[in-house]
Amino acid sequence: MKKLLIYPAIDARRLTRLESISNELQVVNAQNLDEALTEIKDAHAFFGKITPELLAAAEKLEWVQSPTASLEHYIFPELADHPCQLTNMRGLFYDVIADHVLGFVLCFARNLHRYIRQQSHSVWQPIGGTAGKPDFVTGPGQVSEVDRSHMHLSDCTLGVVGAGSIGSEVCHRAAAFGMRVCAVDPLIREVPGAVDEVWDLDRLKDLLTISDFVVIAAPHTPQTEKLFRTPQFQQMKNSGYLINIGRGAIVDLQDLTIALQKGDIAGAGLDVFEVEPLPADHPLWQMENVIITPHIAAASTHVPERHLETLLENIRCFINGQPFITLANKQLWF
Ligand SMILES: NC(=O)C1=CN([C@@H]2O[C@H](COP(=O)(O)OP(=O)(O)OC[C@H]3O[C@@H](n4cnc5c(N)ncnc54)[C@H](O)[C@@H]3O)[C@@H](O)[C@H]2O)C=CC1
Ligand SMILES: O=C(O)C(=O)CO
Repeated sequence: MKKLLIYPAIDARRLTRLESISNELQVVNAQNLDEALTEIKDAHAFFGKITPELLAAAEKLEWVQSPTASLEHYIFPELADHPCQLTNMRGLFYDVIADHVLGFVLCFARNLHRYIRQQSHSVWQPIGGTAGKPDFVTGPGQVSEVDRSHMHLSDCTLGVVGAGSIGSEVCHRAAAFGMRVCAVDPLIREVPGAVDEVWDLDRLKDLLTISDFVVIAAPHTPQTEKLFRTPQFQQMKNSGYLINIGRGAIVDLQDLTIALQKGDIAGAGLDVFEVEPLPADHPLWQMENVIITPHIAAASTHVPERHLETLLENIRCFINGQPFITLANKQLWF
């Protein structure tokens, strides 16, 4: 018999699903910290928010399940050093966040974000053209400034930093739009059907140099913290766009702001920020070439059920002595 402690407590519907997995599992849904501190003593597994205090009281702990995909706010030195296994909630958001990324890409390519701003003031003005004039009609064989101001996706390259579950789905969607796709990742070597050869991290500069859209889909780890600073923006095309749906800490917010002000890059689509919420007086809010969403790229009616399924599947693996489906590396934080 294995004992799973849950803290903070979950609702009755989810608890029933957990309890029905196996009669080899005793589930304790702790209602308060005192109860959790008592119950963790002989618990074999833990789901929820573990703390140094709870971990110190545990005598039999073999497995901890984090309720989030990212571990930067979850991991602490005693947990990293503890012999228990750690699993996270990665892999639940692949399609919805990839859709969000392609939403940014389409806006930038077709200037939709600018037209939405114009629409709110009833302004008819082709981007690159003159107010009120349909001056993109320049005759056969002639390319106008309006034509040049709207990107043709099949001419573009999209580069993904972190080709995991979200990143690889972004690669597939970009390829389906006819884009050339490249990616860097420390572990993944290919995205079948989209990227034949995923590069190692030492080729980040190559990716930045050739990409029209650079998409960050990596976790916040000691290695990725402030990975994007002024030199990286300067390596990007002046016409290139940065899209960050990974973690805010990967991009130095001040350097990004300066890069946008100086025109080192053309724009940014951002769901995550070094400081959240982004302060109301931050210059990014006023920039026409920046699209801001408030850390909602994962919002979806499907994600809560996938959360529960991942937890249930990892519990089954634990009881049956099989490898977890979302085992994390406690030193690398992902
Ligand atoms: N915007 C949002 O609401 C959400 C953001 N996220 C973020 O997205 C991240 C990725 O999520 P998943 O794709 O599900 O995880 P995943 O674990 O499937 O993929 C992450 C990938 O990043 C790679 N990676 C690790 N270090 C790297 C580095 N230094 N440079 C480049 N790549 C590196 C890993 O090898 C892995 O392939 C999460 O860690 C989380 O921080 C996750 C969910 C929601
Ligand atoms: O699980 C995570 O890391 C998230 O960002 C959820 O939005």
